[in-house]
Amino acid sequence: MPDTLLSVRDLSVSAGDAQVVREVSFELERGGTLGIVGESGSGKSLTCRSILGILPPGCELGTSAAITFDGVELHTLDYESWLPYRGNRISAVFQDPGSYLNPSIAVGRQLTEVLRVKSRLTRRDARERAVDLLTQMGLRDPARVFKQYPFELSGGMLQRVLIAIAISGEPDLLIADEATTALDVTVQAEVLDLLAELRERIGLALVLVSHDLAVISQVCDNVVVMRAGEIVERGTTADVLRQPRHEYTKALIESHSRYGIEKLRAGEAVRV
Ligand SMILES: Nc1ncnc2c1ncn2[C@@H]1O[C@H](COP(=O)(O)OP(=O)(O)OP(=O)(O)O)[C@@H](O)[C@H]1O
Repeated sequence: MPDTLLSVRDLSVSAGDAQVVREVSFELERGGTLGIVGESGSGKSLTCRSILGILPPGCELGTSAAITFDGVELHTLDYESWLPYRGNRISAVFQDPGSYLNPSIAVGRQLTEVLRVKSRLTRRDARERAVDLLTQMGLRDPARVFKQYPFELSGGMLQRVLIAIAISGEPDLLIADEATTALDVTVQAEVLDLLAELRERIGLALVLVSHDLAVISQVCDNVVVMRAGEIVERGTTADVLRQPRHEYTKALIESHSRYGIEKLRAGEAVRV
């Protein structure tokens, strides 16, 4: 029997009079990978934000929505009760990593502070663990990166620091929402490799959101395709790529043809 970590049932979100997410349902096994793909405005981010309990003001969860994480019905929790989950057992990284870091504090100190709060480590142990985490993120010269300020790091390095912060509390689930979109293609592929490796090594389950099927195909075993707030297609990534049923999915795949569709179907990184 599959060991379900996350179950999303009948998730709807309204923004004023508009239903912007409609009856979205999916499950994710412990250590599994799910891609959410769809064009801009299709409801991917609001789906993720619902799981994290951080819908923007003006947006509301539908009354029949049920989000269950490791047996706990998150949608029934109040703000305080959600805290042990968000940022701890369920963590997230978004686009534009720079905006999530304090520009005037060295990144190592920011990571150390998170570790002290989340893992209750002493300053010295937190520092050691921070350097260790930066090493695990594949950052060369981690001791130097530790002392650097956000403006001194490239986008790819910043995203690695953000991933280090996101996994510092040893979450079961990491949600990466367009986390590699702003990076150039080579760096994007490296960060995706890092996420895939973390999944293998620490058994992290991943929800990876992208408008780009090539990104999803590099990391995710399963995929849901969203359009205008709804899931229009789902399945294993290999099946959906080989035999898309919905016209929209076909069009998405078609748009990749110029980047080498066979590579995409084989689940290889598309590096152009
Ligand atoms: N705070 C908000 N208030 C009102 N409407 C919103 C709000 N946030 C999102 N929406 C609307 O909800 C719909 C889904 O938005 P969402 O951000 O989930 O899409 P997305 O698929 O993640 O797109 P993108 O890839 O551009 O981030 C869009 O039509 C958007 O305009």
